[in-house]
Amino acid sequence: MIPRRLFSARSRAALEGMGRWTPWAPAVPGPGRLLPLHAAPRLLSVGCARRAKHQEPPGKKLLSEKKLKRHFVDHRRVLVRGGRGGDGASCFHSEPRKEFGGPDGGDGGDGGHVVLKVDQQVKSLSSVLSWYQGCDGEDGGRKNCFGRKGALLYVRVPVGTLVKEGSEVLADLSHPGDEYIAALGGAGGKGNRFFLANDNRAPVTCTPGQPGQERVLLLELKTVAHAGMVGFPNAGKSSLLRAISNARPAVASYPFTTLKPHVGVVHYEDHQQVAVADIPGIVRGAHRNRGLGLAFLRHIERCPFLLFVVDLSAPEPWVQLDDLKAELEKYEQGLAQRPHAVVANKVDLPPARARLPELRARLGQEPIALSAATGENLEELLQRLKELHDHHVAAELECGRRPLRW
Ligand SMILES: Nc1nc2c(ncn2[C@@H]2O[C@H](COP(=O)(O)OP(=O)(O)OP(=O)(O)O)[C@@H](O)[C@H]2O)c(=O)[nH]1
Ligand SMILES: [Mg+2]
Repeated sequence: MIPRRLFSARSRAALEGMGRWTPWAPAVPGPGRLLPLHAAPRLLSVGCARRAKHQEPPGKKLLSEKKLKRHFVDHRRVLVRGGRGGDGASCFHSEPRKEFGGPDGGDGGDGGHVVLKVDQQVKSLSSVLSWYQGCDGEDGGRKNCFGRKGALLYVRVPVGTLVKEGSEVLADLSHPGDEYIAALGGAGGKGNRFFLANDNRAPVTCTPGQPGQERVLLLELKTVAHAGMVGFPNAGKSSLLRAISNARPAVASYPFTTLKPHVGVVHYEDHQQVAVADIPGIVRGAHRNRGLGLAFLRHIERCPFLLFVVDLSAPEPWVQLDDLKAELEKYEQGLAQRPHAVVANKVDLPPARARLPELRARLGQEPIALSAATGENLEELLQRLKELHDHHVAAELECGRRPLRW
């Protein structure tokens, strides 16, 4: 019996009803009776199974691109101040029958440093505050006790953070685990024990702790990936990234859907991983601040190779490519000359395929004609990506540098 006070009348009825529940047993046909095939019990409706297959896994609701942009910060001005050193103590040892035991003031502890540390879980500089104060060291004590040092204060930053002071680049934190001491803690003061000398047996001098270093730093995030995707708005860059990796940038039929860089990782059977960055679209005249300008091109500056994505359903796709290259050159000399592949997207649309021979002739190289929407010919792109990645790794090893690993 269910206690009356705990449940409302309605839920009691439901629970008591549960008491009469009997396990489901399939109807067993009697001897000589066969169940018709179409009457076999169906555990899950086909429609349900089909839907379940295409559903996103349950979890947190994805943020819209606009909201994501709000959380994405790629530069920050930050004031860092190291911890202050503890003061030295001035005191004298004294105990029964040893009245003048000499100076026994200990030194103060050093102030703690402020350290920038790369954390792969951090994706933008939005979590970095505008100022940081390191931990102070403890003052020295009696009986020659030294003060405790201030603890290190770690500031977590994303991979690819550039640390600048004015226009001078101080550090490039491009590998997970990289650290940079942004502000040194001040040295601890000396206690009067330190000043004990043959000609001065009872010094009273002690020094105060030093203030920590203070700096104004500029943090700049340059996304780190192997391949950077560049293309006009609506060329299908985000659709392509969704098709080849598990990144989920927003896709829509209006220009400038993507407002912040997304990085997707392509996994190969031999456990190689190639990171591909999708950035907002570029338009002709972006160097004159048209569209979203060229500022976000900093996110592909670090990419050793590029993917130019053109929309094959547009009237003259080869013009898109020339414009893209011109804009890249205006941003940084030689950027368009990096190893690259040309991807001709939307080959599934009727007029697109007819433009392919002309594009091929004008380019002087074979474009990868594919469709991000239908998945047609994606293997060729994956193959080409792998080739570009292998060349990059070989070149880096030859120069004695560590190739970028994702
Ligand atoms: N038919 C067809 N449509 C495509 C294909 N790839 C992308 N699209 C459509 O093109 C439109 C733009 O796609 P996006 O992936 O958002 O393009 P984008 O280059 O990322 O655009 P921005 O983020 O604005 O720079 C969407 O409506 C897509 O559905 C394709 O291969 N075939
Ligand atoms: Mg996009």
